[in-house]
Amino acid sequence: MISILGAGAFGTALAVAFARNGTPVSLWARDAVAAKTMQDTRQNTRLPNVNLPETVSVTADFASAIADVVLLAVPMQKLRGLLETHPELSGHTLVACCKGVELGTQLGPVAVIRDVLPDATPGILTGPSFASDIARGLPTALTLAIADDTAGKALQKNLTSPNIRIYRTADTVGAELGGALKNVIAIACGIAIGAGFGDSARAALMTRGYAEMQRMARALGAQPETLSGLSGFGDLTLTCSSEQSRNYRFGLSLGRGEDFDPSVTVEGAATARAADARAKSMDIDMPITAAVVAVLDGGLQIRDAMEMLLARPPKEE
Ligand SMILES: NC(=O)C1=CN([C@@H]2O[C@H](COP(=O)(O)OP(=O)(O)OC[C@H]3O[C@@H](n4cnc5c(N)ncnc54)[C@H](O)[C@@H]3O)[C@@H](O)[C@H]2O)C=CC1
Ligand SMILES: O=C(CO)COP(=O)(O)O
Repeated sequence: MISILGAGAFGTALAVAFARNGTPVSLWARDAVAAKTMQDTRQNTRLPNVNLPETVSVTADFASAIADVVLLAVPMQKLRGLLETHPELSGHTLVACCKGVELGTQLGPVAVIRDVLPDATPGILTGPSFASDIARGLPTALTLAIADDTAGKALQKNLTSPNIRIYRTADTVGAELGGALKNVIAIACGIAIGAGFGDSARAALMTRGYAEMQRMARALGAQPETLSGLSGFGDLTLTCSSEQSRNYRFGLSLGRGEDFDPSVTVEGAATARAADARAKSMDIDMPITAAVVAVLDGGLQIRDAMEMLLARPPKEE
């Protein structure tokens, strides 16, 4: 059995995919009413038009939901709280499925797991994949990053299904950074398109955003090839170019001067602030991330942000 903690769009999509593969899945929702509704209706409003296979059991009873392998599908800023509330997760293989950098500590999900539960075996499942694509059984390739080789190989086999191909790496730092930082660049790209700057501007932001991601990854000891893989370049490409992405759509709304539903999970907003603070403390040049933070905090108009990026001193590429 696989347990998935967090019954949002992504946790539910993964549950559907693994159950289809023949693996029984226990999907834990913190809210008992929501869990019962999902269990009865076999649907989740966060993932419309998808039916839960019978082998997915939805529960709010934490103890009964826990298996040896636990996937953590809660938003990044909620991860520490979840782990601290459940020290019984210590000793398990804990695979983060969230993308982001924690405010305050500036740690990624694997580092947060290590920090709170040092006796767990931590990993991260990341890469280009929209929940609805996974749930519909469309072809997807993901990165599983886990330092423990034996656990990694077993898990890679366990989680692979006919439509989900999983690549493995031991570079957890690179994998968690790629997945986190691409959301910040996706917000920047959404802003650019929403403000009418055009596709060429978006391509420039994606490329120079990727350069920022690589700079931070290098400074934190990640392997460059991880950033050029699915968890970095792959997810950057997807998220910056599809309106299925909530981060990109949030940016679009900002660029158009429209409101955005605050209940929608937009990981890149908090991550931009955390990454910007880390970059400044380590003297890493990340001008697009800094511009996103300045726009989010209202200190910089979008047009001024673009002018500022264009007016930076000339450089070699
Ligand atoms: N939706 C997608 O296409 C993908 C999402 N992800 C990542 O998955 C993570 C979760 O995103 P989604 O499921 O899409 O968001 P969502 O907004 O659909 O669901 C989040 C779920 O987490 C639950 N939750 C919040 N705080 C909690 C807590 N303290 N304890 C237990 N449950 C809690 C909420 O009740 C909600 O069900 C994010 O980090 C996101 O970047 C990754 C790949 C694809
Ligand atoms: O991470 C994702 C795709 O890989 C989902 O992106 P959003 O959180 O922006 O919707």
